[in-house]
Amino acid sequence: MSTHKKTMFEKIWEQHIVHEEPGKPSLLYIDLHLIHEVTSPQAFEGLRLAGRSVRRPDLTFATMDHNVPTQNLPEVKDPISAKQMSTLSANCKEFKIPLFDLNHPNQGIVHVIGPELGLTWPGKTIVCGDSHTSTHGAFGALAFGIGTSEVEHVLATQCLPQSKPKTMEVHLKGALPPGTGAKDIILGVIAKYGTDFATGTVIEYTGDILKELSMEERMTICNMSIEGGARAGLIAPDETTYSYLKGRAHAPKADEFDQYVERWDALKTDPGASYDFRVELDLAELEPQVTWGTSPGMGANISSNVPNPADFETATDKKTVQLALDYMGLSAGTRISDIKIDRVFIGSCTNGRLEDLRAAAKVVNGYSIADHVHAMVVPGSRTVKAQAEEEGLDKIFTAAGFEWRDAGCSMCLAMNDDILQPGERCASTSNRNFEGRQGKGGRTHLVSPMMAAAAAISGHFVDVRKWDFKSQPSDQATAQKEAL
Ligand SMILES: CC(C)[C@H](C(=O)O)[C@@H](O)C(=O)O
Ligand code: SF4
Repeated sequence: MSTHKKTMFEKIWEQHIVHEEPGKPSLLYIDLHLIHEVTSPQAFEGLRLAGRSVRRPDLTFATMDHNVPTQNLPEVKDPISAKQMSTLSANCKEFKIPLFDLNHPNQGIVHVIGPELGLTWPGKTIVCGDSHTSTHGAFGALAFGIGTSEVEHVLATQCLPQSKPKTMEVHLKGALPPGTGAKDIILGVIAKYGTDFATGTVIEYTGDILKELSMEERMTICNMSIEGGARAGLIAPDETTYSYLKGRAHAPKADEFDQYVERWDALKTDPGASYDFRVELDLAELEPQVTWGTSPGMGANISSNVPNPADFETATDKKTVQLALDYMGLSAGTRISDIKIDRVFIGSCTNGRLEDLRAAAKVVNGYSIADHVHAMVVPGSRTVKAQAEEEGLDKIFTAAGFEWRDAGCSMCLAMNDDILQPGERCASTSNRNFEGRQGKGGRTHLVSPMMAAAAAISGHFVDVRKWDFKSQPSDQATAQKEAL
């Protein structure tokens, strides 16, 4: 018997090898293929030209997200957006693929609805023509983004040739300080190690803190693995994973669930198994994070200042930082908490889930947004929207002056009507702050939902560790109960 100790990644990888030849990529079986309107049209066109069908339409699910207008539905003014969505509809109809379109109650961002519908399981291989497919790794699934030609390959064969990536352990040491959360963890990791520290690897996050994190928080972390260069991010499944999944529409049925749990438990990395690389973040030092530059790695603590290019070592770094500050309209030495913002975007596949909206609403409750700020909340899916409305979160946001929108990628990227104007500065819960990402000339600061909410109210970034929370409706109910 082999004594080789295996990581979770190796186990999932081995279970999915369909064919292997020395010196060649392995052919992997794909358990779940998610598609959206942006990266699928050419893939379907390729299938048609080759006269092929979709091998497993039952393992393929489509949604509309990137181009979706988030208000005044069902009207789609932009002709390119309308075309992409009608093309997806026609393709799904022709190839018999289930589609969550603008009329469907389950429509939403692809990485929000997969888990929500119970399609994302531990141990699955999951692909999508979208880099943030890494989100699904929060369940212990090997999930990665693929290109359009690969989308075509998976549609046609349900398999994908892949070279075996190396593994990286990202160890999260200690406990989360008050006022910090999952978004600060991943922004903190990338600020510390850069946007290429994990290039081409599959990350596994480890550390006791993970047990305490909800699935939503785990998804936020895995989502941004790609911003550190990784192909995928993994978190070992546990009771939190299983209870999230149980009972969802596409989860294993109740009578089979325990058998699956046994299999999923066995996927965990063997004690003593080794990774190719390892980095560590000491959470004791973690503060609420705000990015100041034009890459997710240009991040800083809320208590710090905008860096000075002169303090960087190499000429290249000095230049890169100066260019970023020029684009961002920031001067070295400015306190991060003095940076004034014009816009706030709460949403995206990083932070557009119910728990994110709850965290933001808790900050917002009882306040109004600053006069000069234009703020919006865009739920990641229609389900999230409906649940949030059931809890009255929409009322908290609208009473404070936020716009309450329909589900989609929205201002995460400038592919729909929600865009920044040149020079506008935005506190955004999304995952990318590249030049022009939210609109030409727009300036993006990546932050947590709490920070975005607090910035909307204050008009600038603030130390959310000191936020004065007004009492919550639920707190009041508890206080009344306790008084009786
Ligand atoms: C449009 C799509 C291909 C893209 C991605 O792959 O990530 C988008 O979702 C993004 O976040 O930039
Ligand atoms: S929300 Fe943003 S990051 Fe996520 S899939 Fe949409 S565009 Fe990409």
